[in-house]
Formats: sequence, structure tokens, C-alpha cells
Amino acid sequence: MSLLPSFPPAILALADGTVFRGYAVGAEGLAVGEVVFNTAMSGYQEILTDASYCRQIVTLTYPHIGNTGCNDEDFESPSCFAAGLVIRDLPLRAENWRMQESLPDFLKRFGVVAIAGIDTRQLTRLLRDKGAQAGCLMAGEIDEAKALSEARAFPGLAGMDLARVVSTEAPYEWRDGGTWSLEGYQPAGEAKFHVVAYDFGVKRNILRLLTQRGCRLTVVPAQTPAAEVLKYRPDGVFLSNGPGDPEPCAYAVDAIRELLAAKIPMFGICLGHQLLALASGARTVKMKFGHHGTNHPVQDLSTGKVMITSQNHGFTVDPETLPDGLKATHISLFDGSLQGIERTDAPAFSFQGHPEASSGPHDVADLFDRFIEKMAAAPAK
Ligand SMILES: NC(=O)CC[C@H](N)C(=O)O
Repeated sequence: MSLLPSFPPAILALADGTVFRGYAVGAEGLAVGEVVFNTAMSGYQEILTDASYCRQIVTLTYPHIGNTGCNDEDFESPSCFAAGLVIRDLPLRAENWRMQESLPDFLKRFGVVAIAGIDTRQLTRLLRDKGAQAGCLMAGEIDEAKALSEARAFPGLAGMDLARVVSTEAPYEWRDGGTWSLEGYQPAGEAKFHVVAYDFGVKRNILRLLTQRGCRLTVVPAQTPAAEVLKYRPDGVFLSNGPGDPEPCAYAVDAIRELLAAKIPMFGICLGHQLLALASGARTVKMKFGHHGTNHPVQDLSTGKVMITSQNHGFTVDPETLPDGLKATHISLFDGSLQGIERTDAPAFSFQGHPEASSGPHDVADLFDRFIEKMAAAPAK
């Protein structure tokens, strides 16, 4: 038995001409973006609210999505940023002690168009064979020819600067740093370091993990010049994850170059990693279908240790372009792509995957400790 036939019709049209027919389990209307697949088995709410998915339609390969509903806590940003959602099926009944609304109600509230009831395995194989495709989701009133032409008109993410689109408009102090455990809520301890975090689409769990490690955080807009950041006299600078192509973010690349020259401890995640690489003189390239999932093996090149990591990126740093002074620290064991770098002449390093991933895996969480160590080792200001 399935709930789906009670929902209005929806289609997903791809730029290659393929059309999938299913049911509209979110908002009605039209959504256009790059269609990608994510293999995570949990965390749909964190995925939908991760600003790195801006202009992307996410297909979840796990077949039952929505089982635990949605709540007011599991937001990685203030809103839903994914352009659309594609799933195989909804549960007949969603249930969890933290649930406040069902996934369809949540999607409707945030205006996210979503389709269910299509063969997500077939779609995933198509994306793996042909590469990420431009697509159009249409829900409610269906006009197949229009959906196909909308999909074909999407220019693709290459060359698209989206970090400044999703970033905060004004600087703010981040305060929520406590942790929940079986013993209850533990407020964050006293701050030892002041970190300025660039918001290119920052995930909240990164801010939480830094606060829990004794950082006071000032979050600044993507286009903040280095001179403004230096006025805070920070102990360290964090470069966040974010959507789109890193290459057109010249404002960030310029700022990072100046901060590198100032020898400020710096840590970058995902888009932040790619921007650190660009600022150091390396190049980034678009991947065929990217990495989106929570079971990606990554090797630490200094210890040989293999870690299971969470990943979400469609661009990557080309290892052939690493200049002198920039060292590879991690590689993907799925495809050998670069996963981490470190400057040999400045206290700056970065990681392509997501050490902050909530609910996990947590194998790479100690990269946050490494950032703290670099700030502790920096000469007094
Ligand atoms: N999660 C991210 O920061 C993604 C980085 C970049 N937008 C990419 O797709 O590669």
C-alpha cells in the first residue's frame, strides 16, 4: 500500500529528454536546477537545509524518506535551500519524539517542489553514466514540453557564484554552542579563541563544533574584505562550505590571499577548501556527478589511516595544479580525487568532505581540534 496516489501528479524532466512521472509530495509549481544524487540513509532535513544545495535538485537513493518527519532543530541554515527533492517513497506513517510536522508539510511550508514514486535507481544510474543533468521538476499543472525546455535552458552550475547569494547580509555573533547528551544540555565553556567565520553558506553544526571547542564566533558575509576581518583581530579564520562554483568567487580568493599573507590560522571546509586552493594558485574543476553521501572512504596521507566521511561537492581541486607550498593531505579512495590540503608556509589547511556532518560519520571530527591547535600555537597577537 502506498500513500502516493492521493497526491497530485508531478514530473521530473531532464535536459537529455528523459521524463519521470510521479506524485507531488511538496509544493506545487516548477523548480529548475542541477539534478544530483545523495546516497545517505538519513539526514534528509539536514540535506534540504544545507545551503550548499542551492540550485540543485537532490535525489535521495535511500528508498523510504520522511519516516521521522521534520522538526525545528535539525536545520543547517535558516531555510530550505535545495531547489527540489526526488524520492522513491514516503512512509505510511511518520513518527519520532522530536517530530513537529510531516515531510510533505515541511516541503510545502518552504515552497520546495518534490516528486515521489519514480524509479530513483534508474535516475541515479542515468546521472552516473551521463553526469549531473539539468532538470525541471513540475508539480500540479503539468506541461511536459515546458518542463523539458526549462531544463534545457538551465545553464549549469559551472561559472555560477552562489556563495554571496546565500550568505548572511550582516555580520553576527554565533552563540548556540551547547551540547545535548543523556545528562541534559551542557552549555559551551568559556571561549579561548575568537574565530571569524566566512559564511559562504555555512552549516550550523560547524559553528556548534567550533563553539564547543572554545571558540567565540563572528560570522561575516561572503564578500567581507580581508581588511575588515583583520579589524576583529581574530585568532583564526574559518572558510565555510557553500553552493556553486568556487572559481567566480574572486572576492573570497583575494581576501584569503591577504589573510594567508598575514599568517592567520585558517581552516576551510568544502567550498572553503576549494577557495583556499584557488587562493594558493591551484585550479578547480567540475566533476562528472560529484560526491554526495555519508560513506565515502578517505585516506589521511600522513598516517595511512582510512576514514569514512560525509561528502557533498560537485567541484574538486585538480591535484595536478598544486603549487609549491601547498601539500595534499587526504585523498578519496573512491576515485583518487583530492580531499585535503595544507599550506607548508602558513598555518592554513582544509578538507573537501564534511567533518561536521550531523549525524555523522565523525571519523574526521578531529580536524576541528587541529584548527584549535594551530590557533594555540600561533604567536601572540
Ligand atoms: N558543500 C560544499 O561546500 C560544496 C562546494 C561546491 N559548491 C561544490 O559543489 O563542489
